[in-house]
Amino acid sequence: MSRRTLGLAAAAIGAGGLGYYWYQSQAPKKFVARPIVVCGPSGAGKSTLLKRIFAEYPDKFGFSVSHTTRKPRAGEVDGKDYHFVSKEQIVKDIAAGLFIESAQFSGNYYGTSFAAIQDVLNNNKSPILDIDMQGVKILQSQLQKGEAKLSPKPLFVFLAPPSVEELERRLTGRGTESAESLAARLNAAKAELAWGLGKDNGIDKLIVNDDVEKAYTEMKAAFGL
Ligand SMILES: Nc1ncnc2c1ncn2[C@@H]1O[C@H](COP(=O)(O)OP(=O)(O)OP(=O)(O)O)[C@@H](O)[C@H]1O
Repeated sequence: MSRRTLGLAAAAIGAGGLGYYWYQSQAPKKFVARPIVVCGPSGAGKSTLLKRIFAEYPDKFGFSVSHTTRKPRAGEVDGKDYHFVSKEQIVKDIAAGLFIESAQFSGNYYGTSFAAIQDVLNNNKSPILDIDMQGVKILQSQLQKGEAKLSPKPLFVFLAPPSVEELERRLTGRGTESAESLAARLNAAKAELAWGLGKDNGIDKLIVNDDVEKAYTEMKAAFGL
């Protein structure tokens, strides 16, 4: 091979390498379905951002179907709107550790089972879990002890407002809270924020929602989009 041909070959290999590098950096990241926990104080913007995610990527994300002991309302379908179960059944299943979270409201039980989350994963979608700080702590401790029936391991995202003052402005602006509820939410928010912004809380990604577009872009990147 002449020196000129060698030079051309080296240039071609170099260009090929560059091309490969360009392809790698341009190629979309591979989306892998996994549970995603989104937490953060009330008013941080969880619903706002998650609504956008679901609207833009309906085939990649899903909510799990909750269980309830309340009676179905007209038009509600068992297994679609809720898994309608008896009180005896849910109490037994909660005790057996089959639920990631559960709560009682006005005499009825509500909860999210690990199986319901698995159903979403089986459809190759990432289940998104919007749970509070207490729920996150319980889940993390279950995961550590190997008790949580959740695989792959969830991604934990904490959404923070830029400040408590701004959070108060947004909650007031949302117009959904009474003075009492606002005070309770702000009180809880301060504790949640201290935890979310602190160290060793098991949070994989902290997103500060000062600007919706910026926060949305960061959320998409964290979700592998
Ligand atoms: N970056 C932002 N800048 C200004 N306002 C925002 C921003 N993000 C959200 N908001 C507004 O703040 C209010 C609270 O947001 P949102 O309801 O999404 O919070 P949330 O975290 O889902 O609260 P909750 O846990 O109580 O359901 C809404 O009125 C929303 O429009």
